[in-house]
Amino acid sequence: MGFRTISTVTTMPTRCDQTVAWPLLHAHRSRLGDAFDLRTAFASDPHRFDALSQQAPLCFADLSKNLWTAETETLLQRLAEECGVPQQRDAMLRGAAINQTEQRAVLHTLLRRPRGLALPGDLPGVAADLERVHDTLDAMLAYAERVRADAAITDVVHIGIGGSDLGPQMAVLALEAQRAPGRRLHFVSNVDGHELAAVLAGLQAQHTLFLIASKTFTTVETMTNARSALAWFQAQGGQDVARHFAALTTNIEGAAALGITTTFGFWDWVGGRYSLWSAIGLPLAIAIGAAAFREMLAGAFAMDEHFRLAPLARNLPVRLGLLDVWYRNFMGFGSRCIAPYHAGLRRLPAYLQQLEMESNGKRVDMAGQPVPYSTAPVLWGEPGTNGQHAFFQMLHQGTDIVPLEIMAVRRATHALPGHHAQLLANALAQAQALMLGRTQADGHRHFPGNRPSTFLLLDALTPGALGALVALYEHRVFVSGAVWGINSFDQWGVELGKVLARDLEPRLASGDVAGLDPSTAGLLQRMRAA
Ligand SMILES: O=P(O)(O)OC[C@H]1O[C@H](O)[C@H](O)[C@@H](O)[C@@H]1O
Repeated sequence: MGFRTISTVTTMPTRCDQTVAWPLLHAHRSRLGDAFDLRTAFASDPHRFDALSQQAPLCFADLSKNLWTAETETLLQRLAEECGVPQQRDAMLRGAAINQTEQRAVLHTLLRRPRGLALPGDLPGVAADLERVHDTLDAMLAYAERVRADAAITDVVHIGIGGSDLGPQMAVLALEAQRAPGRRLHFVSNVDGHELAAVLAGLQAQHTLFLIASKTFTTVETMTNARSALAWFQAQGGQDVARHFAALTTNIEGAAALGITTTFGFWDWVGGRYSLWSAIGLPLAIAIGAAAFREMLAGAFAMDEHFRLAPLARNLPVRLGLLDVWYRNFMGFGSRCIAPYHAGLRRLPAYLQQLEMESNGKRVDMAGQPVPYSTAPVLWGEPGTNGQHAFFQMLHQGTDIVPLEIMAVRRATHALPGHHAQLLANALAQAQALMLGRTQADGHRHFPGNRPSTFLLLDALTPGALGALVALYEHRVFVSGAVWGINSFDQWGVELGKVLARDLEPRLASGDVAGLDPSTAGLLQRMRAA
């Protein structure tokens, strides 16, 4: 694995609450007050839909049913400029070490950049890294094609957690229509043995390929599952570990220590939650094939170029990221609901939860000082129409306003008559109902309306469109993180629980509760009693 020249961003951008735009946005919010009404806004401005919607690469977005105006956007763009969002973006894209707490560059965009393509401002080392990216990609895709051609491998078990699980799992489900029939793919992430045991129960060693996916190759859940899989394989009489196990990791030595010598590497400048495009995407490549995997990368690259080049006012990731800042810091909304109107996107909410909440769930700025404003909202959701029959009640009539985000796909890939029109009609109807509401004398039947939604529309759920959609979200999260002045690329908040679990595990065996708080001690004793 190559090491790259490290160079940090030298000028600290202005913190958002110290910009000129920040108090202007607060004043603007007070002027809009709670009187702003989407119905009136549309009635008084025939161009509202055109002004607040746009086509971006492979994705159309309607932002017009949100509680904002053209003036809000102008002020937010001023905020982005004062916070140096374009400069921060360019620093990321050229390979600067913007992940300052880990002294690392953030270059997942390199994973989808065409071979040999230099970008203006590339730092030394980026070109060489791009060559390594493509050498690894070629090797990984060639391997995927060999697996696809190998009739003896009927089952692929992908073992990984967090960023080493959510991306490939979400994408494999989303691109089901592109998947060659016949081979089963299983995803095991939880350390809970129920998960692995249930998968192993249906397998035969000689017909199974295990992919062990872990950036660090130290994550305890994945190591425990990998060891159990290896033990099961050997107990079943399996011998050829090199043929039946492959590791996807930056830690080739760690894989070798476990006896796994078939490896596909990536680099420390790929964050776990941004690693779908790397060797971590191998199960997807096995599912959809090399050409389709490259199409996904091309779709993401098209979005990268849009993010890099489009002016802020027509830059979709920027517009969405700024909308998120508006809702969080000026409207006070604490959560956002994700409703993909496509069954294939059923794991997208979980994927986006890690992307957004692990990236921007931060309480200190780059210098480690607490920030006096809110950062990441809570993301949650379920596919439509299912969510409609569960929690949409609260979106329509609850006391809190929760912006809804709908993704719909124009063309279906199945041939069942009637379904798709019903699905699309429901997506449209929910956004419409939230906005329009319905006046009824009976309070229980009254819908207040004026509730916000964003609508993303893909032409078809192709690998390219999925790549563009995911890259859109990555950059949107970057934009709000850049405005907030936080490090979107570390995740120290997951460490403490891991440390405490290491202390508690032997106590479960020994029963030693010395020094534990009374609640933990009480629970631990009950667990032992059971
Ligand atoms: O890929 P790994 O090194 O096994 O890490 C898996 C996951 O676990 C960590 O605790 C982080 O919270 C995630 O960002 C990461 O994706």
